[in-house]
Amino acid sequence: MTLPPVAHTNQSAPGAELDRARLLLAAFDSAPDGIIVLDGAGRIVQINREALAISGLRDRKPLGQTLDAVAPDSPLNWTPVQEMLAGRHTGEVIIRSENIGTVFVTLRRVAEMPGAVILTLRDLAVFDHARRMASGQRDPASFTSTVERRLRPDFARQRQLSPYLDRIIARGERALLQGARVIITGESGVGKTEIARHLHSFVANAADPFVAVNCAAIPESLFESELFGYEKGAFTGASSDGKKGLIEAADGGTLFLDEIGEIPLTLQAKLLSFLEDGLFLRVGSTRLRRVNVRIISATNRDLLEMAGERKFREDLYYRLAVVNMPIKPLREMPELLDHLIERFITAINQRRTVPMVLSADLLGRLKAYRYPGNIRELSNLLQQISVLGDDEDELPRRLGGLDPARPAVAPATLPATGSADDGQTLRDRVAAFEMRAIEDAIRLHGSKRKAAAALGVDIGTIVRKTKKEP
Ligand SMILES: Nc1ncnc2c1ncn2[C@@H]1O[C@H](COP(=O)(O)OP(=O)(O)OP(=O)(O)O)[C@@H](O)[C@H]1O
Repeated sequence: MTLPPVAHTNQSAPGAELDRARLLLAAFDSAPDGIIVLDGAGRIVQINREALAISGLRDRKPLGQTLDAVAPDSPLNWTPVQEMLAGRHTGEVIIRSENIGTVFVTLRRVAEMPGAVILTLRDLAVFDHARRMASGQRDPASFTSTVERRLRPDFARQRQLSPYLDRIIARGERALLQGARVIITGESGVGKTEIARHLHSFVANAADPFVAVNCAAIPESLFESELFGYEKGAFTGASSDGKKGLIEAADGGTLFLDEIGEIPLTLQAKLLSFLEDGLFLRVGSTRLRRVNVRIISATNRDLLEMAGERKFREDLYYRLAVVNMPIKPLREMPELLDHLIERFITAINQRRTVPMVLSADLLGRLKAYRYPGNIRELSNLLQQISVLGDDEDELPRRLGGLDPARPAVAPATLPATGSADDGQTLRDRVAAFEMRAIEDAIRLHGSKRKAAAALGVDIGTIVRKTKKEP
């Protein structure tokens, strides 16, 4: 079947041909691989959505430019591909970048068009995820989209910018290499979960599981069976096949126990016993099982103080906290602000039709703000700005909290509408409003649990929503 030549253009064509061309373009854009077409002069004549995302070149508007011209603006290292192009070779090559990961590139020539080249880009992390799903493997890292994957923090850059962060992360890496357990401490939203993921990928193989457990989100009555699993018929309502717990799901990899301070006292003794010898019992079973799991934990509470109040076992604390990684609040690492703002805006612009550009004034206010909700608050604030539009007079008032002297609780009357051309859906706008209300409640009441009670929702809802990626 021959299809009409396709170009990104609005030129009119007789109905059926145009529909067909549009369909082809839609197919091109929805391909799970990135595709870049170069003409005989080496210029980019087509690039699909996935290739724009993988190459990070969306803002650079690469159409009509050569790969050599745009490569320096891309986070990927294009040198091996440029060398293949220069040598007129075809074949495959792997290229990498710290924050995008590993990309498998194929380079093919088009026989009928001398000099024309088709490059395909495959993000191997995405395919690894698909492979796991296909094999029925649980992938609790809950990686939901390629975009989300690419928004993982650029710790290499952040470590260059902040010697403190560099020192603390290096400490955690050394500890895990030596088999010591680490505990990551710091206020909510400083990035403890992201750091745990980074440590996991530093010491583990790509296929090893990373299981994140939010101890605050599991109801006390279910804690033991969730963590250790259960045998068939162990209790009313239990699945007749029994079930593996999160500890078993993490076998061979990392179990990340987030908000460890929230673990019920009754369970602390069982966890302690597991930490001592790696042995545990499923609920309703008498057969001891063993797993090989690396444990990283995190908290925003002072566990030793809790131990003094008999709310946390001191012996458990010392089992978990062989090495401590205290993460400073964002207001004490202002050197990261420019980088984070730029990165979040790039991420937001990947989803917008009209790119968001901040005025110097608003940027100044964002840099002066103290971020009681840390990196999470910065990310959410930028999304709110994206949703609310670029109304310079309205924004600071609407957002209420940009005055550093007044880390205010914003009014519960955020307007639900933004500018009509900001590319945001109703869902985005409602989500931004909701996130603001939750953050304000956490700030006002001092903990997620109290915020949940004040907002009339269960703690699981608050935990899930504050965990949601941008
Ligand atoms: N270093 C970072 N660079 C970029 N984004 C980050 C960084 N750290 C955290 N984030 C983003 O900020 C948000 C909060 O991060 P994270 O969940 O890791 O914080 P946390 O300290 O574990 O919070 P909590 O104590 O509430 O569990 C997430 O959206 C995350 O992707």
